[in-house]
Amino acid sequence: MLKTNFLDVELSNPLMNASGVHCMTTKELDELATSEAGAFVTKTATRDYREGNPEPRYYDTALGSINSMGLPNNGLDYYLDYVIERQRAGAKLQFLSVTGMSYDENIALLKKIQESEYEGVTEFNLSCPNVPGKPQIAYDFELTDKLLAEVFTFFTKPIGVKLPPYFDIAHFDEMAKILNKYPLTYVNSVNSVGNGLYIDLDKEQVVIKPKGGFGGLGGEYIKPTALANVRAFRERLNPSIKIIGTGGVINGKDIFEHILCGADLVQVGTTLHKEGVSVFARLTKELQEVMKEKGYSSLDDFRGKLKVIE
Ligand SMILES: O=C1NC(=O)NC(C(=O)O)N1
Repeated sequence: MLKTNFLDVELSNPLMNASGVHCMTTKELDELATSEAGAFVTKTATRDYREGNPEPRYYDTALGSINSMGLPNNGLDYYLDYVIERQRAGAKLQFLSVTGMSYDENIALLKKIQESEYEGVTEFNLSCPNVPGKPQIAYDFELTDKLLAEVFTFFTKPIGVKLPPYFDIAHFDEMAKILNKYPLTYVNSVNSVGNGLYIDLDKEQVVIKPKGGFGGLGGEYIKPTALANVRAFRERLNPSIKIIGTGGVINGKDIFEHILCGADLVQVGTTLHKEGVSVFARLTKELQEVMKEKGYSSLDDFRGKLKVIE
């Protein structure tokens, strides 16, 4: 009922974690790999190990979460070794998330992956909002175009881009025009809604330490933005470019809505952080219930079929 085909690999369902949540260590990744999730993605890896921002840097709220992690990770080799080892053991579809701290590091990381025996998918994170002094790459259209042009002079393996949310139709148009030039496997919309501010009223204080309390928002706050980005890119991108929908998934209905907007896979971040990997069993059950109520027997029956008011 929830079977999904991605890069000719059949997944039991369209769900996976959002990069950054429950995917920092091999222990967490093993828990994802043995959970109900259809697939998993690693924490965004940079070339070298990163401590990340000072704590507290993550905070769950009633309606979602705010984070300014600052790309803490164990370095590319740690995650590359993990996915290659699982690939040798027969793993079919894996997602490795990467980003560089500079233009040259981005190129060097992807060259290393290209030259490695890893055959899985690379998620190129162009949207971390939390490294002080580092703007989100995908808000710079010219830089994104230049970077992708160079990447595709040597990168031939499956690759997708993780995008920040856009809020202007002209930006959807401009970004889609750039993305359609490249043989991307997919676009993942959205990363956290950058630089929000959450206040502890009793203490009259912010709740995370980095950047004076500014951090990326996840959870219920961002579902309408996430759905709009999934829909906008589905309407504009070549059908050959798949869409992964991320943002605001609390229950099965939210997943249904992401797929109705055109998502091929759906990632869960904040709710996974709050609930643990058992969330995938709950969400798959709830999605099946929604589909049954509406008389659908497969995801293809309704994917991308959001109606407008004529
Ligand atoms: O791309 C990212 N998005 C986030 O919301 N947080 C992390 C981070 O800060 O590492 N990275």
